[in-house]
Amino acid sequence: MSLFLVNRYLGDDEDGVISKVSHSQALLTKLQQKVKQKQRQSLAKQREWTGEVETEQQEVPSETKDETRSSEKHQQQQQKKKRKSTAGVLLDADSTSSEPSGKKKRKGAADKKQRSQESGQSVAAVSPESCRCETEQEQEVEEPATGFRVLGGFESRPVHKAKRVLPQWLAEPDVIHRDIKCNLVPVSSVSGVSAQLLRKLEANGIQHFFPVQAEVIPAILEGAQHGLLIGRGGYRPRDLCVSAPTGSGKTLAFVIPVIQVLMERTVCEIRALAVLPTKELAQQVFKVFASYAEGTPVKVVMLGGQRSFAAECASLSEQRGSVRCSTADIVVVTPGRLVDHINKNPDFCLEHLRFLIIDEADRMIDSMHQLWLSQVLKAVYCSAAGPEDRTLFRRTEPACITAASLSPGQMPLQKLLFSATLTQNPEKLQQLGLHQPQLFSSVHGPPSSTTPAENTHKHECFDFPQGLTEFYVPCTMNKKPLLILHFILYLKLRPILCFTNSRETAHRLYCLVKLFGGVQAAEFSSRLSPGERKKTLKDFEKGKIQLLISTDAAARGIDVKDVKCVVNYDAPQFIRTYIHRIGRTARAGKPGLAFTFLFRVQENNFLRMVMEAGSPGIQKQLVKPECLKGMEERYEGVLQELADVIKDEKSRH
Ligand SMILES: Nc1ncnc2c1ncn2[C@@H]1O[C@H](COP(=O)(O)OP(=O)(O)OP(=O)(O)O)[C@@H](O)[C@H]1O
Repeated sequence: MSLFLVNRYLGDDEDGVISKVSHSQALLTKLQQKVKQKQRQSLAKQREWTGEVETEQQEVPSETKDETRSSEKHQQQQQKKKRKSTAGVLLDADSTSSEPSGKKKRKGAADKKQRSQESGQSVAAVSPESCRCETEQEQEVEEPATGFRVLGGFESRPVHKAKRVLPQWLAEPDVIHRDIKCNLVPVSSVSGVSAQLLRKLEANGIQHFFPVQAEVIPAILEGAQHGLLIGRGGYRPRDLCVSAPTGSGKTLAFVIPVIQVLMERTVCEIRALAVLPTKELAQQVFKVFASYAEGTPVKVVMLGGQRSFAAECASLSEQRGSVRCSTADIVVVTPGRLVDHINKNPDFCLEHLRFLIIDEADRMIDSMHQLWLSQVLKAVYCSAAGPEDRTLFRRTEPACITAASLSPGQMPLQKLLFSATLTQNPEKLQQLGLHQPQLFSSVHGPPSSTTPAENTHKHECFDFPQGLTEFYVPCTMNKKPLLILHFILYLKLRPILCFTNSRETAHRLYCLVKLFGGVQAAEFSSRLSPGERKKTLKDFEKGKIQLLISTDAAARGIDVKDVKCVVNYDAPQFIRTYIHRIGRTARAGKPGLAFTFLFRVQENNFLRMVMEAGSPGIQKQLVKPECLKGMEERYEGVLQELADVIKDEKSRH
């Protein structure tokens, strides 16, 4: 349907009362008269010049006759057509026509051709009928002879939803088996791992590699099979992204091959950098690196801010004669401390960096606003624009391979990304500037899809640990603290790692449980100093603490063996938070339980979020009111005491 009509100015002599038909008729006749007059004038001039007056005089009448005849005929046709549908031109062209659009186009084109042939009468030849056959674009341009310009009126077509199409490397990953126990690979069957490391693995009780390790270790070793320099033909190793469930052994998947590659120590420089979001995680990864590097020439240093900046600088290099040498091959660091060293420590050199390991990569991408990555890359490639005397060892960022780019020996920088909830958002991953990335993933898409390529649904899907059983517990605000006491005192689910959404809630709950008694509890949040946090985690690991009440500070990456049960005292807001929290149990293929306390109003949204993320299923766990009855009296008393304790604390601060 046309939405607007624009009335055109037809001349001073036009009268508003004249109908649309007579308007166009009058205009047509006037134009035809003008055309004839012009033709006559030009013929007369020709005769004057050539003197062929006689011949022309005979020809002119016949031509004029034809012209007049054709003009009359045309006028009749025009009038007929316009009488038929003066208003028709104002209707939607497509709503009146039942012809398929292809046919319409052809017809429209034919009309157009015909009109161009009839150049003399081209103005009059534009009929409403021909207008109807135009395509959308033509309709916008054409003006029917009615004097009205038709706006809009284009064909309405169903608009198809844009489908999310992932790049091939994301859509078709190298699949990692989900079931750890059924897919163990003997450590000796993975080629490229030295006897020294194999002995260390055995000493640490590891006889088999987990699926993620069996896939990723050979891939990293293969990328370094030409030594530390770029291989023949300009071959640069691909950057690797690894998405595998919590507790599936991702740490060893990078620790073993990185130590293996750097073992043949040829330079005293930092050649691997492992970046982790928190001090606790950096400490944990440092421990694993240090334990496997012990006895090899590879030195590992941790920069997490536990020591003073000067002490950290001193641990990175030493004076040998007149030369200052790096004492670190592998540096494990948090982003903040890394930027400090790049900017403030002149001996912190990354020009020889071979591996950049980004653990908890999705979290690290989110912290990219700190610009730590661009600072690292600048420090790595600064020699590319450096002085001429560095031509023997020149580094260039990945680009087109040319003869010139291949001539000097180069050490590539390979990025290794690890996460249990690696984003599949190409825009986010793009920020990392990955070079021909390769994805290893255990995510098997939503239930409806059969191949990873079909995994183009709008919700991101993650993999859950095989041994995990998920429950939700309907509850009310008043009963929540009683429930956690019931879990630990009567169900004997110990040790429990309990998560709250704020450090205030964690503290109150900790105080309440402490006042109630009967259980060794501790809190873990930013209320504690780094030293206190470290001690608390150690005590929890040793079994001295049965209930650890924590904020999300302990949600990611923390590996405490034998946590039997995770309780979400406060339901997490985001699916990634949920996956990392519950991933503190059911690690390394072991069984584990996860309970989430939900208010009635939270149930639908939470359950939908969990199922859309690919959870194998979450069961309802009802706790009968009579189970809590025995604790209620004491609980009421404790609440009074808690109010006093909190009041006292507030007055002291
Ligand atoms: N091959 C193996 N055999 C036995 N135990 C292993 C093996 N590999 C790793 N583990 C153990 O499995 C546990 C989980 O490993 P790790 O911390 O590397 O998991 P992760 O995948 O990094 O988990 P998250 O995503 O939560 O950080 C650790 O206690 C580790 O010692």
